[in-house]
Amino acid sequence: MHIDLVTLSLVGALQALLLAPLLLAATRAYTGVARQSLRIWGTVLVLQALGWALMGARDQISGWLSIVLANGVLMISYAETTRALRLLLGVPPRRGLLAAIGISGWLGIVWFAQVQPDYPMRVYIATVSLGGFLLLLLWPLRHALRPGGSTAQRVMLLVLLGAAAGWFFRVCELIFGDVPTPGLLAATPGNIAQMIYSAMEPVFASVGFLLMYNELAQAELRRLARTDALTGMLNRFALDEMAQRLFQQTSPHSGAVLMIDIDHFKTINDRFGHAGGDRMLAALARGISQCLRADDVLGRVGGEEFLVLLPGTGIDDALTLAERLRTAVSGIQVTLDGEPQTVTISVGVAVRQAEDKGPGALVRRADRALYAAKNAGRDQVATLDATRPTPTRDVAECSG
Ligand SMILES: Nc1nc2c(ncn2[C@@H]2O[C@H](COP(=O)(O)OP(=O)(O)OP(=O)(O)O)[C@@H](O)[C@H]2O)c(=O)[nH]1
Repeated sequence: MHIDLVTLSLVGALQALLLAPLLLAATRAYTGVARQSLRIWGTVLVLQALGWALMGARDQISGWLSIVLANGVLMISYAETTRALRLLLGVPPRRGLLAAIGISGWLGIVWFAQVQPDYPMRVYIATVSLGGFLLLLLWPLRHALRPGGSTAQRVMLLVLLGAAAGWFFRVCELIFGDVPTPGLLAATPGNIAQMIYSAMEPVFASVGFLLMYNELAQAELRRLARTDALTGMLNRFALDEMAQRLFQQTSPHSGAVLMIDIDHFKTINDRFGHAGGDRMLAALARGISQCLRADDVLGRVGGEEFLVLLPGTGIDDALTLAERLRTAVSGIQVTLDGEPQTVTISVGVAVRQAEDKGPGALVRRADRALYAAKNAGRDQVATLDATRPTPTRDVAECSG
């Protein structure tokens, strides 16, 4: 079978050239880092098209164009691919290091093209530079190999390892092959394998990019679906999920919930408008969270009501924490229309009982206790559960 490497390189170049505008148009609506990263990738495709077209025309054009310019363009494209992927992975792009690898590799290639012509040396130098870029990608991508790691990142890892294998094969051929210096366009197995892979790589890598973007977008959507937009805390949906999980995972003999409601919040809204009320709500959420341990869970169940899940906590410690929250909240001042304002809260406390079938029973008792606190005059803590000595948890001090 005769494989024409010039045609192969031109097909690869054409493919990359056509893919670039399609990809950029299809991802126009993307935002943030994903947009920046895909824009760089679009440019990379154009650079690769140019680089491979110049390489493919080696027998028709001067060495300056087909070696010096082509390798310069390809080095920029490899450095930019690394930058785009590192951006998408959320790690620092290391532009200085990328530039150092690219420029030193290119200067080496120019030296062994123009000053002391040596084709194998050029391949070795290009391989070392690519190895540098590859390490900067493989290191952050190593997390994908863990159980449950990102599928999109694994796809990208395969694409990169495929490129590395192509270069490795070519270097081995140069070192151990029969033909002393086969040249770029000689149809040797190493050259053919690498050229076929290079022609297909724009498509594989673009799919990898889009899959990675898709995973990021889905994670962001999941986060938004679980977050209360005003306070940044968990919303009701996420709280229900967490309560269910904690109920199943923790001991049936400990665990408490606090239902917190701001007293007379309507008066804040009436005096300062909804925007003023919103600022107060956000400040209180921050204040409450500063009194909690890392494994306590705070969320807004709606309106001016918050729920706190306290794993591994008994009734006495839950009451102590509730009291601490009540005192902390009454000390939070929010300036509305130039006047410092404070509010108070009522807190209903419930602790897990052996007969509770699910977290709902616990939350309903906390809710009833909250109404008891409201009926008893507000600005207080109440519980319907019998207090009993429990192992003392380390109730966090408020840090704000
Ligand atoms: N600013 C703001 N206000 C909200 C939000 N959700 C609910 N509210 C307001 O919270 C107030 C709740 O009023 P009520 O249920 O009468 O309770 P309250 O005035 O706090 O009185 P008590 O709970 O009985 O002490 C209403 O004015 C709602 O409009 C919100 O997201 N932002």
